[in-house]
Amino acid sequence: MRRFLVAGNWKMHGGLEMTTELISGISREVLNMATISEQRELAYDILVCPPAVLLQHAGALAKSLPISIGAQNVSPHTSGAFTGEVSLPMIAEMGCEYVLIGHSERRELFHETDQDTAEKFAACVNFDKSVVPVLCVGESLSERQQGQTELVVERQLNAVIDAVGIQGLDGAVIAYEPVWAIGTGETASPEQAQAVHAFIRAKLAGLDENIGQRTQILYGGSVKSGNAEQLFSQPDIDGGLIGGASLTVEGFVGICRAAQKLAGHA
Ligand SMILES: O=C(CO)COP(=O)(O)O
Repeated sequence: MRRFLVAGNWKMHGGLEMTTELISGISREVLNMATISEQRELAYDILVCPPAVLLQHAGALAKSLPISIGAQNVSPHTSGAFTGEVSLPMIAEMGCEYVLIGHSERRELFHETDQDTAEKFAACVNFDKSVVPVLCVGESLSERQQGQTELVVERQLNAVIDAVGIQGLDGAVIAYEPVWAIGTGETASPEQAQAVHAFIRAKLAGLDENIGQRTQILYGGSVKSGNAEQLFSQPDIDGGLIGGASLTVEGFVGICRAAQKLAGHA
């Protein structure tokens, strides 16, 4: 059975104080709403992805809490003359267990190609410590309007599968984030999201049934406490990658509440 993963992508927001408040506040609230037995181990997973300079602080805070830390981006190189970049060994040392790969803002604003994304993903697969890649895929509004959603998502997946093989996706997380739903307040309907999630799962399962069935596929794009339960109730939606609503304790915990309620039904 797949567990739900509720993941916050803080993007370029926050500072030391906000990091302390969010991580300690989220932990306190989710433990409050868990049953006594779940307080030892929550029935779902929680991840927050702060900006790189806050990872050390976040990693130290979250060490004894039921929250994993992830980076928002990583270099495909281990070390070297790459000014401004941050490597996998560096983020792992800061306590990161996950890293977002190929977020649409990286693709659009920083011109990361499918090939760049595949190289970063491959670096995670080849890294000897465990940092789980969260591969972000999704179509733009015009691509959806032209009926190219599946084509685009499949192209983005294929770039990674070509680089690491289907076995390389074992244990990875996929996040479907339609670009038109990010930060716009416009969410994909549960049915629209489910259709793409089912497509992604079928694509993976066609290459390896077990990997297809166990891969967590998150939905991202204007998820909030008011729509999380409907989205997470869909059979192939295993949680969310949350931007705006992950920046307040109530916003994020409201989404965790949906995972808590539905856990065990994923
Ligand atoms: O890009 C996102 C998460 O990675 C989604 O952002 P919003 O939840 O603000 O739409």
